[in-house]
Amino acid sequence: MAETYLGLDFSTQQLKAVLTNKDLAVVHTAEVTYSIELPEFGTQNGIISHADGETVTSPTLMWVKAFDKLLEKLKSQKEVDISSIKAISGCGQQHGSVFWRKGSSSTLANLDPSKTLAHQLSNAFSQEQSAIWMDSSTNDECELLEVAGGGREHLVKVTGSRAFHRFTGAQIAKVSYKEPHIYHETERISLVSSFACSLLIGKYASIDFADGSGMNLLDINKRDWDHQLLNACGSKLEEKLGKPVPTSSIAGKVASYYVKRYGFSADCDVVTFTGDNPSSLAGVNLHKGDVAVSCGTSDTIFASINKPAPAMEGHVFCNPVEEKGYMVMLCFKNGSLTRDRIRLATGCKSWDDFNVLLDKTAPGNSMNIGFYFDHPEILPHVAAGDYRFDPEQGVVDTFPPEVEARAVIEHQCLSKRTHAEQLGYKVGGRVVVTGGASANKHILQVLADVFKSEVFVLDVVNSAALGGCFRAKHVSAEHEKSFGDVAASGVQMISAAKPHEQNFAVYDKMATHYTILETSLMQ
Ligand SMILES: Nc1ncnc2c1ncn2[C@@H]1O[C@H](COP(=O)(O)OP(=O)(O)O)[C@@H](O)[C@H]1O
Ligand SMILES: O=C(CO)[C@@H](O)[C@H](O)COP(=O)(O)O
Repeated sequence: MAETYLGLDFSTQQLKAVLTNKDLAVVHTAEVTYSIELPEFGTQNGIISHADGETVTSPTLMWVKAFDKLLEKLKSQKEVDISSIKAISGCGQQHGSVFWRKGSSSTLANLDPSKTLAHQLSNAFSQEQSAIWMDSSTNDECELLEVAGGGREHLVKVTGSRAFHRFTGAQIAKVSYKEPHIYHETERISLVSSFACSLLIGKYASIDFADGSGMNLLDINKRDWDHQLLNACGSKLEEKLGKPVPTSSIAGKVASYYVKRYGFSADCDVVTFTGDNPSSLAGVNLHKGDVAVSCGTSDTIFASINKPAPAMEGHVFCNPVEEKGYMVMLCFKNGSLTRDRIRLATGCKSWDDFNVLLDKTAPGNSMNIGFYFDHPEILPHVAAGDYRFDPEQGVVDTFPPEVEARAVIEHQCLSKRTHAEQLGYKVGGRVVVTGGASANKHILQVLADVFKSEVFVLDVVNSAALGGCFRAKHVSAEHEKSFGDVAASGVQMISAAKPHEQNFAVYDKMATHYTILETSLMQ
């Protein structure tokens, strides 16, 4: 009998699914794009940016409705045999929080297969809007966390990160102090990942160590909550969060709702969900020494490490596939949506048009440098806005379209390189690129030249959902093997761009200029 694995990714703009066969080769993909297929929620690209310029949310019920739609799509496909799915795992955008109203555990446990999830869960959330990773409204709460954590440096040592606006501890503290009635009406707080897993098992799923590391609440050395930090964020918070668990654990069997409504096997395992970046690390089967760059709504750069090396700017998370390992990551808020904006602003209807424009200028852009931030940036910590500098480093208001096109791509590549170098990274090793923009060879060539590295991509753009398939198989069927051995059969790495040596000196010089200008912007 056929055996398949399902991976899900509840990301910022879409809910995506990847189905593989037993050898982890992709047999089907599907997605639901929130702003297009669920316009009734009024989001732009899946998010709602509030008038204060800092608060960013997504409607929680939109994710539930997207899941209904995705399951209908899978059921309607002839090549998808839902009963053959042996195990499911997946991930969600990191840091976002879901507040479950008191009594919702019983709604989850008693789902009626004749009705949609959205219909039954319409009243299940004590907050209609989930704060997401793009939010930057928690300055006060970050200060509180750094005090409670014994100072910034100590917080970094314990949780792997200094206090960040988007991290869930600060977001929970904001609700508990500023909207205490909501906090008290809440029986459970999930991350987007554990919320998605809860939908599947019909009960509250635990937060895993890797995604839990993005909360400023987990002691990444002890792999347990830090009680002092929990107490600072809200009363009896541990009761609302539940105990964190290893990422490689089984959360339960799929709930009978899915067996009756969609034909899942009652024996289908659900493996604990994690954050989208940890899941991508699994999906590219990242080897030590390689770095991965994800170009999705956010851009991230991450690598697997053995021991945490605390740093003020980056994040250390528990590794999702190595019990004792860690991963290090940098996150840039203004990724694909900013690239999309500049593409449209330069008059390009498609990415092909944009690439033609990009090719009109030479690497180094004659030392014209731009910085483009639609939202307040995480790294560097700079306010929203576009900032342009001529070769003499004088401020200019505009660039011609062809200079602008290259400037946005070079800005984003230089930012990744210079910030990674500040954490000790040495350019020249293998770079694996994933996410929506990894389909663009012209962008990959700039990255290869800036990083002086050969750039590889997967044959599947959505490595985060694919990581769900790999982890599902590893944990449910082959846990006696190493994760790397199980995942190896599923990863087809393709060389997408080789660095051009003649551009190395140009980008070394540009990196120096870039850092000086960035420092001036931060001041
Ligand atoms: N050929 C391309 N060149 C550059 N960007 C692209 C291309 N194709 C898709 N994208 C970008 O991919 C983004 C979506 O990436 P994705 O990884 O799916 O995001 P997320 O997982 O955060 O929802 C879109 O905003 C779009 O701009
Ligand atoms: O905040 C972070 C990581 O710390 C983001 O990377 C989110 O996890 C969103 O991911 P995408 O939807 O952009 O993939």
